Amino acid sequence: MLEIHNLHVNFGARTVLDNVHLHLKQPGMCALLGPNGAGKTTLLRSIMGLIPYRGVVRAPSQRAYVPQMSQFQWSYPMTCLDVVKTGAIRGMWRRSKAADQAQEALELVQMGHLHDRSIAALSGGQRQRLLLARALVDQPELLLLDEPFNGVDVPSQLLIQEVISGLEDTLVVISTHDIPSALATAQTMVLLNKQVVAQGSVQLLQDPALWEKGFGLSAQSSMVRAYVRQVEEAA
Ligand SMILES: Nc1ncnc2c1ncn2[C@@H]1O[C@H](COP(=O)(O)OP(=O)(O)OP(=O)(O)O)[C@@H](O)[C@H]1O
Repeated sequence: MLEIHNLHVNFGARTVLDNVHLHLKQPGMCALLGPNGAGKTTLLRSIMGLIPYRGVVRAPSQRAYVPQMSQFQWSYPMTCLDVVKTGAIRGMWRRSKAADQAQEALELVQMGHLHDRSIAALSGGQRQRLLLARALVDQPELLLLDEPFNGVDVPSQLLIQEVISGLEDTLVVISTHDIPSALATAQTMVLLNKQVVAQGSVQLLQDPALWEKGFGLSAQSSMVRAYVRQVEEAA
């Protein structure tokens, strides 16, 4: 479903992604983990074709990207329904169809009653759910989420986890620093630090040496021990 070979991204003289290889063959949840500046957002934006890269990216044409909440322009004078309709590319040829699809997507994230609410008036959790609805309106085969749990309260986090876990035919790639949410949603873990440091099941994260390699954290540190304990409890 998603195949990446020899992917390189440079910003000026700086190499941000260096020979990334990744192959995700079937629908399911994949968590993309890595320290600040590891290139997670850059990888997602490369897959969407939003930035220039060298290498090969094979991804379904029906794909959607949810940017970090802070990257969206919340001061636009738009309603929730307007924003979600902008995701209904396939329904654009019939306006009424786009509106119906958008309303359904809003209901999926429990925001159907807020369809005519100005987006400037939404809370953080509602904003993240709105961006998810906009991405889901066209039923993508590949859904890329950039830090969807950031700045979101626990009920909204759980709702987002529930909605994406219900997408049976979709490959969902979630960039996150939120280890408990990653453990709760994803079956596949990818550790990125300019390159794919490791890829595997949740149990992968039980190896303290990987935290050292992937995050630059000492395997002996209390933080790594706490992470490993969380993974063991979830496994
Ligand atoms: N448009 C750009 N121009 C120049 N440098 C950039 C650009 N976008 C990203 N970078 C740099 O590329 C590196 C990787 O950034 P990226 O946002 O992909 O990392 P990340 O893993 O998503 O980080 P975080 O977890 O902090 O969000 C960073 O050092 C960042 O400063």
